[in-house]
This record gives sequence, C-alpha cells and structure tokens, in this order.
Amino acid sequence: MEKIIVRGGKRLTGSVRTEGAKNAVLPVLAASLLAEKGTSTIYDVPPLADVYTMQSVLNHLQMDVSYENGVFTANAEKRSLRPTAPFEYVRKMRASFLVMGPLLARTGRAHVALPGGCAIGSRPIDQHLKGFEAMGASVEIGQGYIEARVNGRLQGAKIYLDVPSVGATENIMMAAAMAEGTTIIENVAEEPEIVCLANYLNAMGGVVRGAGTDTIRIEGVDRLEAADHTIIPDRIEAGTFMVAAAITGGDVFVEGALTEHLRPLVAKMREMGVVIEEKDNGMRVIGPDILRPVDIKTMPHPGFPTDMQAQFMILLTQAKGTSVATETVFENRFMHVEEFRRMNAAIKIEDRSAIITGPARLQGAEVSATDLRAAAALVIAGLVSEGETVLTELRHIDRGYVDIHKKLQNLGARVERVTVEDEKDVSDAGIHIVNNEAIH
Ligand SMILES: CC(=O)N[C@H]1[C@@H](OP(=O)(O)OP(=O)(O)OC[C@H]2O[C@@H](n3ccc(=O)[nH]c3=O)[C@H](O)[C@@H]2O)O[C@H](CO)[C@@H](O)[C@@H]1O
Ligand SMILES: C=C(OP(=O)(O)O)C(=O)O
Repeated sequence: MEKIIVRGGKRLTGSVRTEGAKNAVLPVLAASLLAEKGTSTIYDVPPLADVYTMQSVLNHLQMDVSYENGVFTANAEKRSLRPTAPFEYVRKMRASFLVMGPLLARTGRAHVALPGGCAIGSRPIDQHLKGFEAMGASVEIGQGYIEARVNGRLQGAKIYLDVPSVGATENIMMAAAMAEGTTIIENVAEEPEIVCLANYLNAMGGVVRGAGTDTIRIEGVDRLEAADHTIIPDRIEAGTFMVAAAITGGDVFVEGALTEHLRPLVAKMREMGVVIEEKDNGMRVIGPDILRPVDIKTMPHPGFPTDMQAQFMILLTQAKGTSVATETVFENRFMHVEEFRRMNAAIKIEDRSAIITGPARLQGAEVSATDLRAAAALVIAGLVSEGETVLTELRHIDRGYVDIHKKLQNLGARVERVTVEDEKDVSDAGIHIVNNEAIH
C-alpha cells in the first residue's frame, strides 16, 4: 500500500510548474476520435491516472494511440472503430463517457456504460442524452449501458441545457461538429476547458463559435481531420499550489497560473489578505501572518470552482473568525469535512453550507480521501498540522495531481510518498519504508 506522509511546519518557497489540465485533456482526447484522416499530436498532456485510463478507452475502441513525455498521438482512421466503452473504464473515470458524442457522430452507434454516482453527488447524464436525442439519435438504457444509434448523420438542433453542465456541453459539441446543419446550444458551461476543446475542434476543420460564452453555435462539417493541439494549464492544480503557498505563509511562484482562469480564487485569496502578483506566465503568492475569514459559494465558471472548494476550506480553517463555504454545484461534496474534523478543524455543516471557525490548531492524523480534491486538501492540511499526517487511498490523488509530493518537496515541504508492505509490517515507529519512488 502507498501513503503520503506530511510533517507540518515548513513555509513554502520557490517555484512550481503547472501541468496541462486534466479536465481539458480528457475531452480533447475523446474528440480525437472524430478525425477520419491523420494523426493528432496533443502536447502538454499530464501523466495522470485519468490520462492512462482514457488511453486505454481509445485503445479499446481500436484507435492507434501513443503517449510519451507529455506528447499524446491519436489516430482514428480505421473504419472498424468499436462502439463500446465498457464499465471497467467508466467505473474508474466518469469522463470515459465523453467518447459517446464522438462515437455517435463517427460510427452512428455508441454503447457506453452508465457512469452512476460518485463520492461528490449523483451526477446524472440526462442533459447529454437530451442533446443526442435532439440531434436525431435514439437512446435506450439497459443492463447498465446506454445504447445510442442514428440512421445516417446526426442533425443540427437547438438545445437548451437545464444546467450548464461541462460534460454535456463537451459531448454535444463534439457530436454536433460532424452533424448535418447548425447546432445551437444554450445555457452552456463557460469553463476554460470548453474553449480548449473548441480550439481543437476548429483546428480539425470544425466550425465552433461562442465557446466561453453561454451560447455555442456549431456548423456541422462532413469530415474532420487530425490536428496538433496544446492543452491549457491546469487551473485547479495551480489553485491548489496557490492555497498551499498562502496557508504556510510562504512565497511561491506558480508558473502557469493564468489570471483569466483564476479570477474568483484570486479575488477571494486577496480578500483574505494574501498578496498575489499577477505576471504574464504565472502568479507569485505570498501568505500573510493573519488570514481574514471570507465566504465562498461554488458556481459554474466564472464563479468559484467546486474543484477548489475542499482545498479552500482548509485555508479557511486558518483564518481568524468565521467563514462560510456553500456548495451549489454538487449535492454531496462535503465528505472531506469529517476528515478535516479528525484533524481538529472546527466545521459545522448546515444544509449546503459549511461554517468554519478559525484559526484551528490542526493536528496530524491518519486520513483518507473520497475524491481527488479532498485528497489534495488533506495534504495541504498536513502542511500546517502539528505532527504527522498520513494519507492513504492514493488512487484518488493520482487521478489529478502529478507527483504532488515531489513538487511540495521542491518548495521545502516535508512530504514523502512511501510504500508499506502491508499493515502487519508497520513498525513501532510508524511505517516501514520499502521504497519511496512515485508510481508513475
Ligand atoms: C472531467 C471533468 O471535466 N470534470 C469536471 C466536470 O465534471 P462534469 O462534467 O461531470 O460536471 P457537470 O458540469 O456536468 O455537473 C455540474 C452539475 O450538473 C449536474 N448535471 C450534469 C449533467 C447532466 O446531464 N445533468 C445534471 O444534472 C450535475 O449533477 C452537477 O450537479 O465539471 C465539474 C463542475 O465544474 C467539475 O467538478 C469536474 O471536475
Ligand atoms: C470531480 C473531478 O473530476 P471528475 O469529474 O473526473 O470526477 C475533479 O477534477 O475535481
């Protein structure tokens, strides 16, 4: 079993580089299925568990793919693409579901396992399916799978999303790129990752306009060809390091932290008294002696990102006074609060809000995460806790963070990743270290 061990008390200093964005690369890789000709080369692809899962999905669909040193190549020229994305992949990573739109557009059929809920909420996919049906697909659900079919090409349509779902916007955009006629999607997600996908589709010969606003207009084309594309920096990874810098009273340059992607986080951190210097290629973050309390409410972009809620809540435990964090995007994204409490945080849940009283003297503990952002938040908590924090269930953090322990070590933190043989080998001193190499 692997664990991350954090010993608190160090102020972070230095510089850290942000990887390509997980949530941008996954839809882009799914979209590579649409290219009838050529090989797409995608740059700045982070070596994350989710990227390897998407590689396996594309392999399973009979695409030719390779991935080395941050460069992913994808060729979908084969006529005999397989239409099925099995549960073994969708269970590991919900974003496997993003192959549905491209498969339907390319082959007229998609047979994709139903994702189900997860630790942060029930996460339905009704808006994706509504979009496909509006474009002329028949959709049936049975034996845990969704079977979608279309005779001939998908047809352009006008689609209004009930909620600005990131995944539904992406899935429908990809399907519409090769549909016959014009598709207009209203009340869409405006996240930077949507813009990244639109840029790739346009490089492939697609005609997608309005990405980054609440309405996207897509003129369907007969065929798309492979293209080269670079993934945007990961604003959530960047934000995670910004919080780590601030909470330790540190002074850290986060390379790749872009102002236009991180406005709500920057605004809230400044309200707390954190000094942030915005540069062309990143942000310098300087933590103050005393953090002020603030309230946050998660919202679709450009609101405060739900994927930063857990990490920000740990920052709020160190503010002097009472803060409120309200989660409006997912109905169950407070599972980390129990673990924070085990570390001595003073947090009460009332409905969809967490009321945080600080500053708390956090204490190291054995903790485990239920999702990747909770895991990152627990590592950050460890940075300012007395004693040792031991994080298990590392499969979550590996979905979204590349070598977080090494990056924090480089900033001066006392963090290591260890493999223990199993529980019966745990020594009196704590843990018997067999090897401390990262798994990547
Ligand atoms: C791989 C990826 O990019 N994941 C991100 C994506 O997830 P994902 O695309 O799954 O999230 P959505 O934007 O779809 O979900 C937002 C809300 O809409 C609801 N909903 C969604 C689809 C649908 O058909 N019906 C419906 O009701 C969800 O239950 C949720 O309450 O956006 C989330 C919201 O920013 C982020 O937390 C995830 O990190
Ligand atoms: C919730 C997240 O990812 P996913 O949608 O892949 O579960 C996340 O990145 O925080």
